[in-house]
Amino acid sequence: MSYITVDHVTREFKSFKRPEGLKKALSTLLNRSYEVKKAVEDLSFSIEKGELVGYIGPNGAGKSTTIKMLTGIITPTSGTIKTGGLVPWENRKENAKHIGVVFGQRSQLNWDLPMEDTFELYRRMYGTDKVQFRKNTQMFTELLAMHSFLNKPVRQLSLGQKMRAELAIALLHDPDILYLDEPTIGLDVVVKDKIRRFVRELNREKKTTVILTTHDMADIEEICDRIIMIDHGTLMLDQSLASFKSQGADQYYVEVAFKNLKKPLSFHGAELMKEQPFCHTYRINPRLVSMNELLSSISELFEVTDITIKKPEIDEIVRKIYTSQSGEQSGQL
Ligand SMILES: Nc1ncnc2c1ncn2[C@@H]1O[C@H](COP(=O)(O)OP(=O)(O)OP(=O)(O)O)[C@@H](O)[C@H]1O
Repeated sequence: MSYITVDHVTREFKSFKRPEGLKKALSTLLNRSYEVKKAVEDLSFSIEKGELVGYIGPNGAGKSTTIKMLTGIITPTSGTIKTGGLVPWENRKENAKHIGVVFGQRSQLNWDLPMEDTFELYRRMYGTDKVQFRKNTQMFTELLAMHSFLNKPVRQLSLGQKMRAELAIALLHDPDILYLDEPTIGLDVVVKDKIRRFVRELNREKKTTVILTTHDMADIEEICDRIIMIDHGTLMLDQSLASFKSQGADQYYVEVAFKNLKKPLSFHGAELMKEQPFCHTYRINPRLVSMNELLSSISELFEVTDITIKKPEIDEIVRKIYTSQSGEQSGQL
């Protein structure tokens, strides 16, 4: 049996239907009508202990609703969920001991206390063993480079410092599962990198199962081994990061910087995607154009100063899937 199972889960929200126009709005004060929205619909997946899973989807896809059900904050309308053998909303207290949660946009920190006091507060709240607590605070302080701000009140910390502190707090009691919701939002590249490395190290050291929700595909690329994608509350895709990335293997990009050109490349399998002064980017289909053919055409048509060959980024594969589902045009660089 898998460590986390989501089995045919649907979650509906009932919300007040507000008609347009003042007169109609006033009339509904007496006679309210509601509409039912399925935020998650017949969703099933399972996750093994120690997996690093990216849970992605466009805005409004149902990600937060799923995380809220997994953490026991809300209950499904139908279907079942089990995490580590527990039904999260039935065993909320017991479940809380097994999970750590970090919401990038919400804080668990007390703004007047320094971090070291907040650590102690959480130790007492979870009843964490003192030896384990000391080991964890040392390890997290080291890995997240928190020495310099442990004794400052939280209100004086920068966004990046606060986020590192949030992570440490969520993990002090050694949870089996870590839920991360947009953990790197608004952070600079150095702090993002620290956090991503930390999560991987944590998983390696403690086999923590990680479920990460993010719109930043670099988070996915650097933290996760598997991607689950949902849209309109239903499962769209569930595969390893490696096979997800191989979806882009049927094309690559070549960026040609030049001093002069006779005319742009124009043959089947080479599409001009971006035209800048002295730089063109083409999308190449390797089944239609061989590398030899490509390079000889480029050297014939361009006075080249530089050539760069790029594989599609994971962002681009995701964008392609999102836009093909919403019927919009894709493929812009
Ligand atoms: N409490 C609620 N009441 C009514 N509708 C809700 C409620 N919570 C979520 N929804 C609706 O359910 C759908 C899924 O929302 P959810 O927040 O789970 O999406 P999300 O994938 O997390 O989106 P985002 O990436 O924008 O955070 C949306 O259409 C949202 O408006």
